[in-house]
Amino acid sequence: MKIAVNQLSLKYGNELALSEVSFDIDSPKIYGLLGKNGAGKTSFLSILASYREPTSGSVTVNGETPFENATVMQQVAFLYNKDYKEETDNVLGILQDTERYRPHFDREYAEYLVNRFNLDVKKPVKQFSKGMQSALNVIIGLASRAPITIFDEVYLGMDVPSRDIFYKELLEDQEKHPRVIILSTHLVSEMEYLFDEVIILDKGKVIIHEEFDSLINKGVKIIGNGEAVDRFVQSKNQIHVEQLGQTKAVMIYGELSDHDRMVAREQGLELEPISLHELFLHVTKEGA
Ligand SMILES: Nc1ncnc2c1ncn2[C@@H]1O[C@H](COP(=O)(O)OP(=O)(O)OP(=O)(O)O)[C@@H](O)[C@H]1O
Repeated sequence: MKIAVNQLSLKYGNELALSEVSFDIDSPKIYGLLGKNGAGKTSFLSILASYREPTSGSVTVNGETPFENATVMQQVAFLYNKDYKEETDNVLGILQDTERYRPHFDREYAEYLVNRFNLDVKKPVKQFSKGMQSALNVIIGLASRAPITIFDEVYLGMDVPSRDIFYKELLEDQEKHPRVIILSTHLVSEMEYLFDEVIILDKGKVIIHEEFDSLINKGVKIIGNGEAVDRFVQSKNQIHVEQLGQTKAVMIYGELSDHDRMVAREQGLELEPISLHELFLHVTKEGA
């Protein structure tokens, strides 16, 4: 399954939501798609899921353009914070409908998940709470086993135990049936352990696309005497500075060589890892 994004732009009227975005996704992994409100995440995902056409540039799935393309639509499951307030059907009816257009749908697994989330199978879905409706979206997404599965802030309203079930089931099922899973989320700290790769969108552009492990290794906090810290970071990509009296802490983003690490030790500087949450916060802040 190969998703190729090439110089993709999307405008709503005069507003540029995506600006010449290019990247590839070509492995069955879990991708964390991060970005502040309005960064362009849903805009991108709706093009990938055949809902919208780009203004310029392209997205292709195995070489095919998604828009109004039945082959691609069958391969891409897009789960979002759907409103079921008009839905008179119950869970069983909805799962039966889903089974009709999802060739890899696993009925038994869906029923297992319905039990896991403790959903009432007879109640009309419009009477479900927000969190229960979100659990239903999770069930549809996981049990469809689509080669490309997108969860766009699908956890809304789900309580902590339900979100925990979602994450555990996602990891277990991905292990058995690897596919491309894209998780668009604001719960960076809570969900980071799920990500194999991270894509950060900011103001319609991809500012980071890296494997989770290498991304985390690139973010480092340098702490120590102000002057020594300044000397050490002067040629580095600084993303945040904190001054506490004589002590300074500077977050940098970029590879540190063994030589850099040796110099830091000699200067009495402390090197601390930074979390994805911190990294995300500082690379996307205004003026970064
Ligand atoms: N239907 C629309 N009509 C006009 N502008 C839109 C529309 N949908 C999105 N936009 C604009 O496009 C930009 C990107 O929005 P998008 O929904 O893709 O961001 P997002 O990263 O998914 O945000 P959030 O995290 O808040 O869901 C925003 O400036 C938004 O106001």
